[in-house]
Amino acid sequence: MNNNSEHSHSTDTQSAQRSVILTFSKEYLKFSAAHFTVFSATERERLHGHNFTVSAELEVIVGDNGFASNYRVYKDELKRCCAELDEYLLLPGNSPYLTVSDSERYFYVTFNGEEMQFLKADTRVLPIRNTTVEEFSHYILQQLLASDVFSDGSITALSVCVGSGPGQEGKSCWQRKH
Ligand SMILES: Nc1nc2c(c(=O)[nH]1)N=C([C@H](O)[C@H](O)COP(=O)(O)OP(=O)(O)OP(=O)(O)O)CN2
Repeated sequence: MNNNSEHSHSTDTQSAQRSVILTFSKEYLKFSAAHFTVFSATERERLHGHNFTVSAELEVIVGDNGFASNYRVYKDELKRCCAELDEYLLLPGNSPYLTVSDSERYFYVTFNGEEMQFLKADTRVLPIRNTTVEEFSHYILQQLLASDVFSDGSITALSVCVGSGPGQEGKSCWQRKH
């Protein structure tokens, strides 16, 4: 191999931006929550709970030293998102079929002519349309994208999966626009 090709080869290796997909599916990335899925204007599930699992994939550009960022910062942000949802009753604030009002101590939920009352101390109303894996995964994705940690320009794609039980999850994805 002549010097030029070696040089061009090494230059190509050094200058070509390489991306890697980092995945996080740690046992501690979960939140235990009560919820009920609203299926239509008149049908819903009974109130119940799950240990929802959270996992994430992010595509990052690898720096010249073969390193993106210390992925501890990504995991810490994911853990923070889980902790904010952990051990609450979660309600959808943007449901087309369910309304939420409140007093000093309670949330009042109206659905299909019935009213439920929940202590505010036990409850979080999220800006989502339903308490489904679809909406939870999108909500956490938006939380991550709004955080300083994930505003790093080296991240070119991000996806978040939320599972409500073994073998079933919803995945929301984001891709940086070129
Ligand atoms: N599209 C969606 N459909 C349903 C969701 C959801 O998040 N998105 N969620 C539910 C339930 O709230 C629950 O999370 C899962 O219900 P179920 O199907 O009963 O699942 P199990 O965990 O009991 O699993 P099995 O298959 O029954 O073992 C319903 N629908």
